[in-house]
Amino acid sequence: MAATSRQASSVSPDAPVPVIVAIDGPSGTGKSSTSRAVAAKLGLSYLDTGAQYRAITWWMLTHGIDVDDAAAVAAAADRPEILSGTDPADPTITVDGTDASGPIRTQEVTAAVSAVSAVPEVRARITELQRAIAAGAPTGIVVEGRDIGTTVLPDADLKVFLTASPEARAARRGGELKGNGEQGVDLEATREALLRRDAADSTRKTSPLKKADDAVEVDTTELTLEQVVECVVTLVEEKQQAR
Ligand SMILES: Nc1ncnc2c1ncn2[C@@H]1O[C@H](COP(=O)(O)OP(=O)(O)O)[C@@H](O)[C@H]1O
Ligand SMILES: Nc1ccn([C@H]2C[C@H](O)[C@@H](COP(=O)(O)OP(=O)(O)O)O2)c(=O)n1
Repeated sequence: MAATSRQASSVSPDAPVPVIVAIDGPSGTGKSSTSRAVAAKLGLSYLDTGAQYRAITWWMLTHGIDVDDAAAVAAAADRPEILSGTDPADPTITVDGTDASGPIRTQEVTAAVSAVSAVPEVRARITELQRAIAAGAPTGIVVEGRDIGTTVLPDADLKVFLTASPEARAARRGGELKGNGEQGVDLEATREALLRRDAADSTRKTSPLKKADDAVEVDTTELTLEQVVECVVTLVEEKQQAR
């Protein structure tokens, strides 16, 4: 079965056709919070693809692989078993059976993830997982990341590209780090790290961060999270009504 096929064999003929929503954009634009809330409101599954790239990066780091050695990363890309739970109320991620939700958010992983996710063998492996998860979502799914609308699910029913000013994004990330108990969070350093990662993600050869031509761009700088969620829910409902 094609990975992006809309037909799940166990679905009855009267069941609604699953809806596929792709949400892309740079760091701190609100992809995760928006996608989770939209999925929860509409009864859809939810997939955080950044968590999968973080998970494979964490595995590389804990297995002594030099993340700057693309050949070594490529050779190991098939080894970790990465499982994503897609309930928006409780998204989970395990690596070789171990809960990785905490370790994948460390600064060490954040600093290494762009290098690992630029390796084509890593992207091929993770993209295959993502397509299988999307094809198996019974009512549909909201998938968020960097290349979902362009590469992973080019036939998505709705593509949204979120943006926000670097200042707003740094303030949001800084607030999050403080909320996690980090001491002495420096907003300027947070902003610079975020822009560095955006630049790496946007300029890599394989499947860079990029707005799909048919994506709806939403600038969230001046919007509350609730407003962004409402906007995306309306866009999904419009697509569903038009089918
Ligand atoms: N529109 C918004 N206004 C203010 N804060 C927001 C908004 N959207 C998201 N946030 C907050 O910003 C932080 C980063 O959001 P997140 O969804 O993780 O972004 P991304 O997945 O794009 O990196 C979170 O603390 C979230 O609650
Ligand atoms: N579809 C995706 C999702 C994430 N990535 C890579 C590039 C990103 O810098 C990292 C981490 O993504 P994540 O969404 O967790 O990042 P932030 O929440 O924005 O900090 O993974 C990717 O290459 N492709």
